[in-house]
Amino acid sequence: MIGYFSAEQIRSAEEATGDLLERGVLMGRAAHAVAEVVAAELRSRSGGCYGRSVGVLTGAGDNGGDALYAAALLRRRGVRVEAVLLGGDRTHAAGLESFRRSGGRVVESFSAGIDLVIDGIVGLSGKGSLRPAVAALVESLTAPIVSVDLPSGVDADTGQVNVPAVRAAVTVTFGALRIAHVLAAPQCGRMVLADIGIDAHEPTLRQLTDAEVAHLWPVPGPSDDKYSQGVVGIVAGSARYPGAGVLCSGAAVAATSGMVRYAGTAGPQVLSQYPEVIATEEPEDAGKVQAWVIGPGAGTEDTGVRRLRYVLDTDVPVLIDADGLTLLARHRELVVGRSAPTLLTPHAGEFARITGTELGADRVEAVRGLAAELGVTVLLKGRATLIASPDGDVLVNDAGSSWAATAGAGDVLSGVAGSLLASGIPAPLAAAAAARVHALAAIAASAGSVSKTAGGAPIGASALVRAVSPTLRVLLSGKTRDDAAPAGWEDGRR
Ligand SMILES: NC(=O)C1=CN([C@@H]2O[C@H](COP(=O)(O)OP(=O)(O)OC[C@H]3O[C@@H](n4cnc5c(N)ncnc54)[C@H](O)[C@@H]3O)[C@@H](O)[C@H]2O)[C@@H](O)CC1
Ligand SMILES: Nc1ncnc2c1ncn2[C@@H]1O[C@H](COP(=O)(O)OP(=O)(O)O)[C@@H](O)[C@H]1O
Ligand SMILES: [K+]
Repeated sequence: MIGYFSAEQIRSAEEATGDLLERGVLMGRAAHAVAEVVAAELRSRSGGCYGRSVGVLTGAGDNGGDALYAAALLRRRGVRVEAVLLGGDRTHAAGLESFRRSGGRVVESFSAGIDLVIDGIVGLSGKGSLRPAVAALVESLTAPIVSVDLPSGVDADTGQVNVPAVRAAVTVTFGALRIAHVLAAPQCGRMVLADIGIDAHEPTLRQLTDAEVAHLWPVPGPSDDKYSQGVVGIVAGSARYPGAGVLCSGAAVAATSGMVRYAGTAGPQVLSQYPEVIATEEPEDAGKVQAWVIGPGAGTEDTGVRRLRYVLDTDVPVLIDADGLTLLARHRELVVGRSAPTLLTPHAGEFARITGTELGADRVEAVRGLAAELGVTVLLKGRATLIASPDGDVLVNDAGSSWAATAGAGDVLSGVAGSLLASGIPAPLAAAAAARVHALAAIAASAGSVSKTAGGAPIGASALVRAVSPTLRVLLSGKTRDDAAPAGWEDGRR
């Protein structure tokens, strides 16, 4: 698991070191880490440190202190350093003294030809938009930026990116990752986590590693057959939107072995692409399943409500997406009190439809609130997907690219997650593992190869379905018996 912590949790962990915090030892370690990263960036971008010039932006707090001490260390390596003190007289006094003693210059604005900028404007205590004068300066920067702790202008706890905010090439943080590092990952650039000797426990958000996803992904054993691995039923697609049924069923076929049943009016289209699917028109006639997916392109008329009521009356896990969520917004009572797991997979618009209010800046609190209120697992889609359990636990996945922002990609996610639910994986883990594989498949489909991690071209959702199997082949090739299972998963399996 990768953990992400709130500002308060980080501050408590720093305070727990007592003496180290008070004596400035932590700040010294932080500054050292920043200097190392900046030196490495200078070497890789311009071939060395001597004679290169670095500009430092400091605010009124310790974030600026880190930056000034780091600049003093760089000065000793022959780097020319100059600082713009945006915090005025509230600039970190000891950091400034060290900077001046090393030969650093305080300036009104940076000289031309700066090689790199260190952003020490605000860190953990940054609130709201950057002050106008600071904002104008940030907007004018053209050199690559190394942010100290967080890109200034990004909220540590919600990941909200105030405009303008610093867009860092690299962010160096200390001791443990902050929530913003995953929720605003594109703003942070490459992340460096430096050890400064603090310990944070019980993260607010957790992300599964690829090894953990591989470990929990179901693969058939010697005594398995098509039924024993779980059969997923898909209620998706309609005469108007047959494609949603095709994409969702195709993703379910690719994600696990076993069997996929389809119920709806797009049966012929589904079968023409996936003859292994067993199709009927009504879920009542589909036969036994171990989980249902209902909603993608399924329509919002009365038959839809009847079908939703039918699947929610069963005692198997149910994933509700798209049109199913629109219906649920009118009939919230349908999910309350279910004993089997229910997983909702809204995008921001569907989320607002269910809750009756627009999603605000704090997506974590919002998703946690809805999960607790309805007693269900909620997966909120986006570049960073959040998954909240009714007990308040929240998992996250940063997609690592935005290639999945394409029509029909959500239908693919539902199919993958539904097949994992059918195999008996608890809803939060099924959702998180599906989100991870969906994101990796989008990168692979866009790059045209699972072995490439950069570059790429736009994709459609069909390409995403085709990439599921090659992505799993690579992911599962690293699967070993020794991979650590995510906490609670072994016990949670039905
Ligand atoms: N406490 C510790 O032990 C350590 C703290 N460290 C550094 O200390 C930082 C936190 O320092 P502080 O708590 O002093 O706070 P910051 O340096 O994050 O912010 C300081 C001040 O910036 C101003 N500010 C807030 N929002 C602003 C905005 N939108 N525009 C302009 N100015 C704004 C406020 O006056 C605020 O008090 C961390 O991010 C990290 O870089 C590191 O030195 C590691 C050790
Ligand atoms: N900017 C983004 N970056 C990465 N993934 C994204 C982004 N926007 C959306 N996605 C993902 O793409 C999928 C889109 O789903 P959805 O909005 O339901 O689309 P549709 O209804 O067309 O299938 C989700 O899995 C979501 O997490
Ligand atoms: K910063």
